[in-house]
Parts: sequence; structure tokens; C-alpha cells
Amino acid sequence: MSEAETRLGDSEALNELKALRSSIDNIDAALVHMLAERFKCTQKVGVLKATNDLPPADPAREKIQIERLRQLASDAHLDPDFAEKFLNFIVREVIRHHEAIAAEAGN
Ligand SMILES: O=C(O)C(=O)C[C@]1(C(=O)O)C=C[C@@H](O)C=C1
Repeated sequence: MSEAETRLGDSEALNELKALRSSIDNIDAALVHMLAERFKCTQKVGVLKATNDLPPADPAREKIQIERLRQLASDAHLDPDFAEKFLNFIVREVIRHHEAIAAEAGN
């Protein structure tokens, strides 16, 4: 048991903390599954790009994605800067995968 849980004892606050953590665990699991599905798609895009001699990165597409995600974040009361950083983090990893696929294909 963590220090916080020990200090909260058998209280209403501890029950609420546990319920919230249970929801957080569900959300984290959903995020992992959604990311796995996204990477399945981008893996196919990587193969498509490599076989058609297309560059791994598409900055014009990224610009559209960032604008869209920033608006969605704003509407959902999520920090748009955070949403942009999160997307960039994922896209950088995707580009790394695309580059590896292209190198494997001898491009
Ligand atoms: O749409 C593409 O062209 C992709 O390769 C996918 C993706 C993405 O992860 O969303 C990744 C790299 C590109 O720079 C833009 C978008």
C-alpha cells in the first residue's frame, strides 16, 4: 500500500481514489489499444510509401493533422499545445519506422 493510501485509511477519500484509479487504468488500456491500431495502419502506410518511392515524412499532411487536433483539443478543454506535442511524439516514431521499412526495402 502506498503512503497516500495508508494515510487515507478506510475513508471515503480512499474509495474515491481507488475508483478514479480504476478508471485511469481503463483509459490507459484503451490508449494502448488505440495506439496499437494506429501503428498497424502506419506500418501499412510505411510499406506503401517504400514500395512507391514516397518520402517517409509528409509535412503538409502533418500541418493539417496538427490544426485539426488542436481544434479538437480546444473543444474538449484539453491543452492544444499538449495535444500537438503528443501528436508530434507519435508521428516522429512513425517516421522512424517508415525510414526503417524504406532502408529494409533498399531505398
Ligand atoms: O499519412 C502519412 O503519410 C503517414 O505517413 C502517417 C503520419 C502519421 O503518423 O499520421 C506519419 C508521417 C507523416 O509525416 C504524416 C502522417
